[in-house]
Amino acid sequence: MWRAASRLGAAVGPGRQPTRALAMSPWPFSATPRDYSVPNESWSREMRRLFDHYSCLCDTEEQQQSAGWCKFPSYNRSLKHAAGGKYLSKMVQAKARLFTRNIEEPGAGFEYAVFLNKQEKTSVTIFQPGHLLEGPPGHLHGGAIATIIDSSTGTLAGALLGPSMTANLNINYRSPIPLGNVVLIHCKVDQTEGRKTFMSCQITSSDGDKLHTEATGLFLSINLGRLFGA
Ligand SMILES: CCCCCCCCCC(=O)SCCNC(=O)CCNC(=O)[C@H](O)C(C)(C)COP(=O)(O)OP(=O)(O)OC[C@H]1O[C@@H](n2cnc3c(N)ncnc32)[C@H](O)[C@@H]1OP(=O)(O)O
Repeated sequence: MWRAASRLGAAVGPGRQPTRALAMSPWPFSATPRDYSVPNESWSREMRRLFDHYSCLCDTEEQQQSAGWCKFPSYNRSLKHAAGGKYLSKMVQAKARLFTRNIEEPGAGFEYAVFLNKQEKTSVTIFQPGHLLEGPPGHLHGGAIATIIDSSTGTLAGALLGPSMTANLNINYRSPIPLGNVVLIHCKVDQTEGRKTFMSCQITSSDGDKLHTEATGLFLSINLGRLFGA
């Protein structure tokens, strides 16, 4: 027992408190929400390759400073991005879930991760659409495409502007997206005028050769109080 504790690096022995062991034991309740945008068993090799590729761009402090990329975590409620959000989310509509994160089965719904480049005001979402998102046989539903576009542009807008809402979204569906195929969603800020931010977005195949969808959107920064009736 004593030896086992020693191996763990604990300062224990007769008359001594296992201080290191106590310091190491994790508090059972974490204030950090679960990040859903990390690899799971449903991710294809291509999805993992792209995740590794973009993660490498934001791996180190130096690279972040030079390249400006970072992975934006994805929780199951947007509220959890606020300070103390994990606790707030138990008080405000406790059963509510982010639309893109409400399918529990890995790989069945929206599998995605968003990488942001705040300096360049751009983002890339890597997205693997699951079988519960079907529209035309074997292909992604247009509403699901709108959803992932809204979430991707909305994440970039939120990261740059703070609280904001989609005022307008225009989508041109150019070619269908097969379920399970990994696609890239490139978003950028075109223009900012006061509270208005105009964005554009393209969905392509993961090798960039095929254009699936093009979209533009308008986001307006808002006072969060308005959402809560202030
Ligand atoms: C971090 C977690 C990641 C999660 C990402 C998820 C992102 C999801 C984002 C969403 O889906 S948000 C939900 C869908 N959006 C809504 O439900 C928004 C509903 N609409 C509103 O609440 C209000 O209309 C809105 C906040 C968008 C604007 O109301 P305001 O009272 O703040 O603005 P106002 O109507 O005074 O307009 C301000 C300016 O914007 C212009 N504008 C407003 N709506 C517009 C519109 N639809 N098209 C073009 N311009 C528009 C308006 O003309 C005006 O221009 P000017 O200043 O030049 O006069």
